[in-house]
This record gives sequence, C-alpha cells and structure tokens, in this order.
Amino acid sequence: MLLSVHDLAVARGGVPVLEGLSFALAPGEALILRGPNGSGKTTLLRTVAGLQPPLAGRIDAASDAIAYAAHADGLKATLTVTENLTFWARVFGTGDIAPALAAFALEDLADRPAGALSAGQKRRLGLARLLVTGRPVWALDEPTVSLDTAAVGLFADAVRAHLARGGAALIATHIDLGLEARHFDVAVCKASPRAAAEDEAFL
Ligand SMILES: Nc1ncnc2c1ncn2[C@@H]1O[C@H](COP(=O)(O)OP(=O)(O)OP(=O)(O)O)[C@@H](O)[C@H]1O
Repeated sequence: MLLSVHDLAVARGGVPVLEGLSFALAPGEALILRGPNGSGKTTLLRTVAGLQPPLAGRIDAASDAIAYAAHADGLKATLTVTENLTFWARVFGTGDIAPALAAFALEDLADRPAGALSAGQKRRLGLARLLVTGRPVWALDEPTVSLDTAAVGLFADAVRAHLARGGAALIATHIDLGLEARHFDVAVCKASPRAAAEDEAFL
C-alpha cells in the first residue's frame, strides 16, 4: 500500500471533525472524498499531508510519498512558469519539466511570471507542480476550482496517467472527474458532538 489510514481522528481548531476513518490506497488507485461544505475533507487532507497532527489513529506512508496541492500554494509570483517548475524540480530532485508543461498546456505561458497568470492558469501551474515532485501519492483539495472544461479534462488525464504509472490519488472534489475511483463520503465519519463536549470538560 502507498497510503494506509487506520482509525484516524482529525480536528480543526481543537474541535474533533472526523473520527474512525480507515482506508488504504494501493498503486493505481484513487479515492474521491465527498461530503458537504465544512464536513472535514480539507482537515483530513491536511492531516494526511502531515501539515497537522492526527487527534488519534495512524497514517502509514513513506515520509516522502505525499504531494499536497491546495489552491495556488507554493507559486512564486515573480518567477516565470518555467522558473517555478524548475525550482520545484530542483527541490524534489527530479529532472525534465517539459512533461509537466505539456500536461497542463502551459508551453505558451512558459515565460510569463506566475503573478501575471489568470486564476485558472495559476491553478494549472499548481497542478503541474505535482508532476515534477515525482511523489507517488497526490493529495488534492478541490483541484478543479477555477479550471475551464478543457483544463478539467487535462487534469483528469494527468491523474489517469499518474495512476497508470503506479501512483495513487486522494482527491476532495464536488465535481465528477470521470475517473475510475472509489468514493468515500466523509460525513459518515462525522465526530460525535458528545466527544467534543467531553474534551471541553477537560480544558
Ligand atoms: N482554522 C479553523 N479553526 C477552527 N475551525 C475551523 C478552521 N478551519 C475550518 N474549521 C472548521 O472545521 C470544519 C471542517 O472544515 P474543512 O475545511 O475540513 O471542511 P471541507 O469538507 O473541506 O469543506 P469545503 O467543502 O467547504 O471545502 C468546518 O466546520 C470548519 O468551519
């Protein structure tokens, strides 16, 4: 397994949001996270990505397995598209950025500073960054926000190619990407309000 989550509980601002989460991703698998606004998808992804500690339970993955993408995080506004991708390729020790440029149709924008891109173009650059990380598990929070129909198609193709190469993906999205993937409604793991109230009693 590339990623295994065992009886995980996650919290936001000290308040338990989800509990009893268990799932695993093998090479080639994608899991789509569903759930209404505020149900805890972002909190789960941030925890899996190591940006915040779990409240309980275990996450098993190699320390350098996960690439997390949320919004336009990590883009350097004054660097061009090419310079941004080259920077990240160096950070992650990978080489050629050409496949990443091509996968997200960024060739014509290669010399434009990231700060001068439109919202959808910035998103495409943020997603292209995933390809240069070389990391096997993509944890993606609403990756298609701001993307037009063509770009959503490019993104779905990039995920399919990643899975075909033996990667895996955990994706919070409200839209149908047309991927062959399991779906998981996080709302079924909503933390019980009683647990939160009991915690408060100890504050
Ligand atoms: N910084 C914070 N401090 C306290 N509570 C927060 C914080 N950020 C989010 N929350 C709360 O934590 C809960 C889970 O939020 P989260 O962002 O994980 O939901 P989500 O499923 O990703 O929602 P959406 O579909 O709207 O993106 C929500 O009730 C939210 O209001």
